[in-house]
Amino acid sequence: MAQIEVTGLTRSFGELKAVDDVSFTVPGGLLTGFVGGNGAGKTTTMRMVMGLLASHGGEVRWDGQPMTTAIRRRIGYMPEERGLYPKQKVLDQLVYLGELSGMTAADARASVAEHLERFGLADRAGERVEKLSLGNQQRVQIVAALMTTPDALILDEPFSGLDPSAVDSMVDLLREHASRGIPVLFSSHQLDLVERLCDRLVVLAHGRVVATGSVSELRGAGPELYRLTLGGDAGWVRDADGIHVHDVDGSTALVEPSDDAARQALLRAALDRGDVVDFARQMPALSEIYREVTA
Ligand SMILES: Nc1ncnc2c1ncn2[C@@H]1O[C@H](COP(=O)(O)OP(=O)(O)OP(=O)(O)O)[C@@H](O)[C@H]1O
Repeated sequence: MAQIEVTGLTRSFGELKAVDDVSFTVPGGLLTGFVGGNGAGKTTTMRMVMGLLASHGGEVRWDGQPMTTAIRRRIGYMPEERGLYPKQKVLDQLVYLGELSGMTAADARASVAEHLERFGLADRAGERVEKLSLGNQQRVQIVAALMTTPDALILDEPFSGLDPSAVDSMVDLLREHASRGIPVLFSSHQLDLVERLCDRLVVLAHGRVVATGSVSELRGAGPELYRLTLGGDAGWVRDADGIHVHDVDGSTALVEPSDDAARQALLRAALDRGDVVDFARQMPALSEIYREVTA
């Protein structure tokens, strides 16, 4: 399966290093989420991957070979600045964009019709783009990126401005494309969506990659925390051997055992004392990890 490899990509604007030695891979067949706060460098990185902005260092490779214009033409790209012609009709515009990407008019029409249907826009095909709501214009832009059955997808904030049902259609579409084996990279601020949707994450902060991995890898990378809930007061756990206590609140304690033996001993001690309501591994939410790595 083809993949996109970004190695040491760097770009400055004056004194500002907007993208600083950024390396990551977008493997085929998986959805890779590109996450980071405002100004982290996501758009700048995506623009360099697409060859729309010159880099000041590093390289972009496709399947081990330097990325070429011909390959880039086969990538479905959705820019942050939405580039539709407001006066043109939705169908005409999409067919035109499809033809620009090398589709025949007939293929473009068929693909556009199918995609508009899926986004619930079939009845708007004859309207001028400017007459559509911003969310619907966004959907049209997404169709433009997807309609050519691209070899890869690079989407800058594809979910922004979409209502929940459009988000679901979009998620299904992205999954379908990834299951064809193509690399899919999308940026998003919406961590709940990213957590639900992506197979892999690349987290950017201040122009640098601060974390990469699957959601479960990232969630499991921190200390092993357990939540112990008892029938009575949990204050005694503070004196347990090999247990670092993060928090005690009435009958509940959040603890970090030093090893398996300490964890087992804690549970035995709790059972000896009486009622154990619950004892379970506590995984941090993606939002907590995100706050930590981007702080
Ligand atoms: N053409 C430019 N000229 C000067 N500075 C720029 C330019 N493009 C981006 N920057 C700066 O580079 C930094 C990274 O911007 P970029 O748009 O890549 O971030 P982002 O992660 O996409 O942010 P957002 O989520 O807000 O879109 C920001 O500080 C931005 O102001």
